[in-house]
This record gives sequence, structure tokens and C-alpha cells, in this order.
Amino acid sequence: MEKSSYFFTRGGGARWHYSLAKLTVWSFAFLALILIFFLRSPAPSTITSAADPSRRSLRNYNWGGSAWEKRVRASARARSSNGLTVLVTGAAGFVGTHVSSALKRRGDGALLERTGVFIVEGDINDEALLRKLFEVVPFTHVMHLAAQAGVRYAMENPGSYVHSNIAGFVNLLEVCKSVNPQPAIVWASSSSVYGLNTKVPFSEKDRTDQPASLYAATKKAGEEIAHTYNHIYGLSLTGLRFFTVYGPWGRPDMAYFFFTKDILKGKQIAIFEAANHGTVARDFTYIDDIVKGCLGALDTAEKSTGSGGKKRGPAQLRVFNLGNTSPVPVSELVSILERLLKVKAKRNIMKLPRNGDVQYTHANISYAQRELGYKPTTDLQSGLKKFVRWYLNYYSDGKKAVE
Ligand SMILES: O=C(O)[C@H]1O[C@H](OP(=O)(O)OP(=O)(O)OC[C@H]2O[C@@H](n3ccc(=O)[nH]c3=O)[C@H](O)[C@@H]2O)[C@H](O)[C@@H](O)[C@@H]1O
Repeated sequence: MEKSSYFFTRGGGARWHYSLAKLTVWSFAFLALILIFFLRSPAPSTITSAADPSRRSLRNYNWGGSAWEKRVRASARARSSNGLTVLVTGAAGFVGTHVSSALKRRGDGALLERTGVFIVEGDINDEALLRKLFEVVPFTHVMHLAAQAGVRYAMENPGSYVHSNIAGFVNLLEVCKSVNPQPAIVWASSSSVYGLNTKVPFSEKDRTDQPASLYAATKKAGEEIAHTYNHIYGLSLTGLRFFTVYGPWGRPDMAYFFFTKDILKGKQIAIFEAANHGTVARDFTYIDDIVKGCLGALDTAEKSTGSGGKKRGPAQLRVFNLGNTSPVPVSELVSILERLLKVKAKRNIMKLPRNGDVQYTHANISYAQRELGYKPTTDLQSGLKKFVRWYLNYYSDGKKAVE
């Protein structure tokens, strides 16, 4: 059942559908070997041509050698015979940090090393690195979260989106299709693929051919590319359309994060509204709910069917919405933050800029509910409470600068 009202507090009866036993097997069986996708600009010395981002070269990272391989192998050892070994890309990112930690079932972002997650710094465009990783460990699954995210930044740095979301993804799929056994791949798409679609709530069957930003276009391209690799090589592929994910260790470029920072600093914040004072709203989704969706997708992913670069039969191809089914206006997000921070925001109501933003998102999650047991349980008020607590604690003693 979809909720169309803006405010919705979930009942205490809502439960994640995994059995405890299954989760325990998972928690012990998982390897989260982490490939950090390099999101910053490459060192200037490695840029072959600043004007042509597609020609940028890979930054040099230190990987390889017998000690390194030993650590990779040790980290990859599953603790049960039917355990999965998961290569997580983008593990230093927001969603990746939480997913990796959940795979190991303890700790969070800054504590990744302590949780037993081995971190490999590298670039998903580095074919040699990916091949080496698969040579050292026959990964059963890839959780691909490395990407260039953000809707508005795509106008400033379009090349970074092509580099990561298209070239990097293709590079990863090329390696995955040729290794034996081929892993099953779960990867991050985005709610932004719905673009100018006006039919709400957004269902996986709705049109996605009107992206409003280059970012959305690259994610949509990823979905088409996934189709191709599934079709030609029998790779099992599951795309997850995340809806405005927020929470502790979140991305500072997202509105809820910099609104918090600016409200506390007494700085004015821009709150977008559509034409004729139309409400701009998002189906904000709490990180813990997203993590459950990611684990559900890994857990239900079928094996790839190909080997040695050849398809042996039809393979699974899926796309799911992972949202909260409860859109909240941005102005209400600000009111919640004001109450939690006990500071009044300096609101500057502005027209929604034409640089990629869409007016409204709302996920229909029945397919994910059915197939993955996905059932979000955190409303925006409760999720922001956790975020604000983390934020105040993280930046409290002035050790970490709020830039
Ligand atoms: O769900 C998604 O697909 C996308 O969600 C977010 O994109 P967005 O929803 O635009 O998130 P924010 O940039 O945090 O914006 C949230 C809301 O605040 C509004 N906003 C943003 C910035 C601002 O200064 N003022 C303002 O009112 C936006 O219009 C939007 O409605 C992420 O940034 C994308 O990486 C992700 O793919």
C-alpha cells in the first residue's frame, strides 16, 4: 500500500523480513573487501589533458605485492561454507560505509579497519587492479556503490560523471563478465532516472527517458548498460534506485547536511519552490533502511550464468525502487531541523533552478517489498534526529572543522 500523504509515522509493528538465523549466517559469512573509489580529482601530474576528461589517467595507488594479496585473501575468507564474498566498491562513500559495516555487522565508517574490512584504495577504472582482485579472490558478489553522485555538481564537472558512472561501470562489468565464476552484481542507480516523469508514485515500469540532469542521464545509461551485459554475457544484475538517502556520515553536498551546517552558523539557506509557489518535496530515505534493501538485494541475487566471457543461459536482471514512500516538502525538512537544532533558520525562498532538480519524488516500493522483503521503518523526523545527534557529536569539540 502506498502512502501519498506527506507525513507518515510508521507503526512499531513494521519489521524487516529476514530471519535472525539468516542474518547470523550472513554476518559471519561475509567478506567486505573494500575498493574505495577515488572521488576527488586526480593529482594534477596525472591529468593527461584537463580539457578532455575522458583522457585523464589513473592516479597511482599502492596496491599489489604478496603482503597485500595475503591481506586481501585473509579478509575474503568466508566463515561458513555457503558464505558469500562481496567486493564493495565505493566503500568510503556514504552508502558504502554503512553497507560494508553492516556486512561485517559492527562499527561504522571511521572504524572500517577495526571491523575487519580491508580497504583497497583505487579507481574502478583501473582494470589491472580489478583483475588482480578477482585473481586473488573469486568474489561471489559485487556491491557496486562507487559513483559520482549529486545532481547539481554535474553542470560543474560533467566529465567526472562520465568517468565514474559510465566508463568505470563498463570497466567493472568487463572484468566481471570475463572472470570465472562470474559474480552477481548489485549496483546503485538513482531515483533521478524518473526525471520529468509526472506519474506518482514512481513505479519501476514508469518511463525513465526524460532525465533532467547529466547525473540522471549517466545513471539511466548505467541501467541500459546493465541490460546489455546481462543480455550478452549472462551477468546477474540488480539496480537499486535510491531515493535521497540521508543519515549519519552523510554527504556534505546534500541539502539536509549543509542546511544543518548553515542553520547553526546563522547563514541564510535557499529553499527551492516550483512555479506558482509549488511545493518541492523528496521521498527522503534513511540510510539504515537503504542498507537493508542492499542486503536484501544481495541475498536474493541469483548466480550469473556465463563463464569465460560466454553466456550459458538467461540471467537475472532487476531494478528496484528503494524509497520511503512518504515525500516531505523541503520547507518541512527545514522546520524539523529547526526544532532539532533549536535554532531558527534564515530562509530564502527561491525558484527551483533549472540545473537538474526535479520538483517531486515518491517511490512505489511494492516490488522491493515483495522480492527483497524491503520495508522502511524510519520517518524523516526520527531519521533526522539521529543525523543531528551524530552531526553535533562529530563536529562538537572543534576537532573536525565544518567547512
Ligand atoms: O534520490 C536521488 O536520486 C538523488 O538524491 C539526492 O539528490 P536530491 O534529491 O536532489 O538531494 P539534495 O541535493 O540533498 O536536495 C534535496 C532537496 O532540497 C532542495 N534544495 C537543494 C539545495 C538547496 O540549496 N535548496 C533546496 O531547496 C532540492 O531541490 C531537493 O528538493 C542525491 O544528491 C543524489 O545523488 C541522488 O541520486
